[in-house]
Amino acid sequence: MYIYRADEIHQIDQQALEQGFSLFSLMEIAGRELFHKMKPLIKKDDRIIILSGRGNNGGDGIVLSRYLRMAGYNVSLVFPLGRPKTETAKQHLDYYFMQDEKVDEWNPNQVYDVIIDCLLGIGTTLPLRENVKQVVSWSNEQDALRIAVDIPTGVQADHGHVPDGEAFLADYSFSLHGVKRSTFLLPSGTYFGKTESVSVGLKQGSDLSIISKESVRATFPNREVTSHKGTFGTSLIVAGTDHMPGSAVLAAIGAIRSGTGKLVMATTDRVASVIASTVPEATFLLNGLERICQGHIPEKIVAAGIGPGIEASESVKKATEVLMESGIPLVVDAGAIQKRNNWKAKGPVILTPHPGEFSRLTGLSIEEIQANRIELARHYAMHHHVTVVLKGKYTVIAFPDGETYINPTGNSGLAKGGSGDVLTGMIVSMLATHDNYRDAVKNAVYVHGLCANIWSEKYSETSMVASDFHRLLPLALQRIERNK
Ligand SMILES: NC(=O)C1=CN([C@@H]2O[C@H](COP(=O)(O)OP(=O)(O)OC[C@H]3O[C@@H](n4cnc5c(N)ncnc54)[C@H](OP(=O)(O)O)[C@@H]3O)[C@@H](O)[C@H]2O)[C@H](O)CC1
Ligand SMILES: [K+]
Repeated sequence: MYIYRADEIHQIDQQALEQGFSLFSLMEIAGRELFHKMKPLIKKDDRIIILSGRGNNGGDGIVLSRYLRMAGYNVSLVFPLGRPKTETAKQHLDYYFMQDEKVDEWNPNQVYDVIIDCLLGIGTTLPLRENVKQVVSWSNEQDALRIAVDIPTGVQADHGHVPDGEAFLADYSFSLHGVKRSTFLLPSGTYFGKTESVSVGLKQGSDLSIISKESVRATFPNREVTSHKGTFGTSLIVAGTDHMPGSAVLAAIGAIRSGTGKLVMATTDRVASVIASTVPEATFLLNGLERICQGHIPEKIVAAGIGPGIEASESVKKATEVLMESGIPLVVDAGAIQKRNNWKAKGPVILTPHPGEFSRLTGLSIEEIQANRIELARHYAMHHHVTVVLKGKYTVIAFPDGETYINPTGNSGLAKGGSGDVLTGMIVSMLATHDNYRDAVKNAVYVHGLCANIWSEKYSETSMVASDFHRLLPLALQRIERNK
């Protein structure tokens, strides 16, 4: 599924117009499709109000109102900001009247069961003007089902800012042609409710898309009957200090359960004995950090990771450089994510910051990052020729050429110390087993979130801990591989 910017929608509309479509017909299709999408959510005797603005978002509301009224729904179409001012919306209002349909006066004292927001769409500039704010806050105070058309009024298509938190708080949003970036940004994303896209019959395609289960299945490596431990490569993870052994254990769990043939943990003596009791399959490079700084990389390593459970230091920086120089695909996490002018490497480098770490890398505030995380991750990836996995709700994966994905899986069960360590292990392991590093990164992130979704089918998200991945990964991977 593709994700769009406002200018892409305008371009797509423009192309359609050049091919003989009219805006009138696009709005007609939009209104009719919205009607079909909304039918399962509303009942004939619900008191429904459509709040129509003066632009084409309001025009969609006029068409939707016609379809609902023709089908016998109890609908009031109102224009609390004044009558339409775009040509297409005016034409649709004329046609609406020709069908003997009526509009109502805006009366905030009236009570409704369903409020449909067609006030502003992708033509919004923020902040909202006072007259819109009043209607939005009235809507949010009502005990009604709230449905937004295209985007909730008060958010923009491309950015996550919501000045003063004043936006229509939708239970459902139906986005025309495709979902917009702000659905996945913060705080805007919290206003959309359940979001679905509504096709208006135009061609799909964008440089930003959502990872699909089908794509993960299609790119997941087959395990042939003739395969042996060498087939799936040896992974190396530099992790853990005596006072943070747990992170190294969790990275080892993530790696060993995700397919790698062999796993070498570069760590301290003490951490090695802790890992060995939970992941007996692991082998060790003792005094790992120092030995890698000295250029000692064990043989046959096909994928590496550095960072879980270690703090930023000169030797971590040095070890990261040695690994980057080796040409082995490298995941750089936690303590190894340090600000540097270049990430020049001979192989792919994958950075896995959470917003706090990305803030330290870029010097931007966490708020700024959350409101624009897609473009910021993409910009960093392109500028530094690295892959950025910006973690959080809707993890963003940006590749060095600008190709960018949003991960749809996961829930608050992942918002726990240690789940990032597991992810690092998983990415390393999948790098070892996949031919294409991009597929490895996308698949690891998707499966990591899927584990949390599987957990929440039976248990509370509150109770999930990172060590649960030990038993969740087999279930998640079975769902991916089952149809192979
Ligand atoms: N292919 C498609 O997806 C189609 C989508 N359609 C719908 O069209 C809208 C976009 O329509 P547009 O007319 O460009 O814009 P809007 O309806 O969002 O808004 C324009 C009006 O909003 C006023 N405005 C903007 N910002 C503010 C603000 N902060 N406070 C108050 N009012 C604001 C603006 O007024 P100005 O006086 O500032 O110009 C406009 O009146 C899209 O979202 C879809 O719903 C089409 O139906 C067809 C194809
Ligand atoms: K809207």
